[in-house]
Amino acid sequence: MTLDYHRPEHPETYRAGFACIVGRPNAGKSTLVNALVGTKVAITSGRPQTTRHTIRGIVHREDAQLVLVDTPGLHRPRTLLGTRLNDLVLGTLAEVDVVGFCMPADQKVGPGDEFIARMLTDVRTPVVALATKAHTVPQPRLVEHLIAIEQLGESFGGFADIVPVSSLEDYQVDVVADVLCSHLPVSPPLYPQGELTDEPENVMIAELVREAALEGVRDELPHSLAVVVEEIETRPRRPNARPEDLDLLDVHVTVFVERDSQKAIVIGRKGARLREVGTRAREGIEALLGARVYLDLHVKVAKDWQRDPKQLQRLGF
Ligand SMILES: Nc1nc2c(ncn2[C@@H]2O[C@H](COP(=O)(O)OP(=O)(O)OP(=O)(O)O)[C@@H](O)[C@H]2O)c(=O)[nH]1
Repeated sequence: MTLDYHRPEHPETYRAGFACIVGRPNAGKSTLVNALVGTKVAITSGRPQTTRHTIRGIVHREDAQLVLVDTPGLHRPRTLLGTRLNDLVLGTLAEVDVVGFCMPADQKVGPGDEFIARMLTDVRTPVVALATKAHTVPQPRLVEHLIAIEQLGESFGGFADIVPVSSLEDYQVDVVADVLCSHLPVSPPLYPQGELTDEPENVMIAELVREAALEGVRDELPHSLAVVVEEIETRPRRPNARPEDLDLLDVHVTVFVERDSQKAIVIGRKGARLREVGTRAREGIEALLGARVYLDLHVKVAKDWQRDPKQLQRLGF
């Protein structure tokens, strides 16, 4: 982290700090982070709990720098993995300057939201309620939703603000940024300009592979998949390579599943599915690294990894 106290171009009122975006699974958190940052840093999907890692995106403005921490879907702990995720989330919530709490307009405010609201009262960070996916419902339903959010806030000490937003339809994303920034402390920028994420490349690569591997089979393996990037090697350049030729990288990745049956699903008939997964993930990885990539994918069974602390540690949780 760069602390830069001496740059005169930042006004004295410049604010900088951290915001955490929370909400139950599928609430639109990753999509909002992407819209705020303006580039694809977090991985989105139509299915719950694909964001396992805390991913930061940084919003650079004339008057403020907002460092966004995207959290995994908050949920009641069911497995050891769930417990760890919630610990991670609570620790993060206590450290940030403001929390954005997403409640999607296409779903009723319910027990899942109450659970999160209760957790938030423990950490004393200002909470901005965000009525996400606002443009996916008719106006009367949105109004009903905003009232339900207000009532939820009243029973848990009140929200600092309530903002309707539609990330994909680009409605009020800038207002969300304004409101979140208004809760940041006066501070010089925390990161150099232009930096979008400090997520290590291998975590982003793992997420790209995970997203590709889950494509179309999320019902069969929603939580049973973990991805580890084992090694990234640069192949020596050929002597006759032109300067504009891209480097070629060997990226070795292991996909862990819990059972043999799941391994068969990921690999597919005669390896056909795994080849598709590889092709899809490789395109994203090449775009991310700006190099040509040879992706070496392996699938291994790590039995009951969600419940085994040693396996969890090995898989980076
Ligand atoms: N039309 C519309 N769809 C949205 C909007 N925001 C999110 N979605 C969709 O809702 C689904 C879930 O969005 P995500 O951003 O992945 O949700 P999340 O809260 O990060 O989900 P988890 O990673 O499971 O916690 C995706 O299919 C998004 O495309 C929005 O503003 N408008």
